Amino acid sequence: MHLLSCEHITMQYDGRNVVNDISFFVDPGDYLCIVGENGSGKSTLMRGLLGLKPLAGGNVIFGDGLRRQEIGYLPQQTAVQREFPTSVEEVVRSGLLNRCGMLPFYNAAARKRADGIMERLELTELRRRSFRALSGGQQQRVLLARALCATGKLLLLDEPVSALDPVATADFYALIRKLNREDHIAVIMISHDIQAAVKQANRILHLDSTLRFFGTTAEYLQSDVGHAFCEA
Ligand SMILES: Nc1ncnc2c1ncn2[C@@H]1O[C@H](COP(=O)(O)OP(=O)(O)OP(=O)(O)O)[C@@H](O)[C@H]1O
Repeated sequence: MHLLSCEHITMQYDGRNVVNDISFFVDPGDYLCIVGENGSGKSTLMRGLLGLKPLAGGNVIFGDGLRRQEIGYLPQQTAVQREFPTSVEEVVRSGLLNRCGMLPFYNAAARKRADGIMERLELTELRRRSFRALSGGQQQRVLLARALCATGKLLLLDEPVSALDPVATADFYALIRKLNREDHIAVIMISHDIQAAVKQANRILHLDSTLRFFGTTAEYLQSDVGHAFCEA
């Protein structure tokens, strides 16, 4: 069974279809990049998968024991988020909230989980530092740790490297690949960097409000749409 299947998803703003009849799936261990021009519906589709925006049609089906609240999500960063006046540790632990329900504190097991994730992402030494004093690359690593608190199965990343310099970008991609290959966490990443997408991902979804392509990266590189987009 697929980890996630989307069947004929349609989504609208003001009665206008901005995501139109999209079907695809993600298997355990997959690394799927969603590509397409500006305004092609990538972020809207991701919000639909997360249940943050209702679907106008179609279904999202979870398999392999995955529940929607166990998806780790790293949204596009905003200037306001970069100014969080709190410690690294608190930002990471805030990712535990879905697991702890409405409890106003984190239990010992949850705190241990967050500590393990900070260690894995080499954030332990930074844990008492102020989030807003970190570099852009460090901040993204903290927000990734926060997203990982929710999941051991599926990460959704919306343009995670858009504000990073080339070195921080390469480090971030290496970290995602490690989590995907070593920890077997499936990844869905929206990317504007098509060259990186075809290097990192094993599947590609190309949107233009409708589905232009869904398949393996090798098939995409052989396809007309893949050829045209990679050479543009
Ligand atoms: N809150 C909103 N209200 C109305 N229209 C919206 C809203 N958000 C997005 N749209 C429209 O929906 C369409 C898809 O937008 P979306 O942000 O999903 O595209 P995208 O592929 O993620 O774009 P980008 O690559 O620029 O981030 C666009 O035409 C956009 O203008």
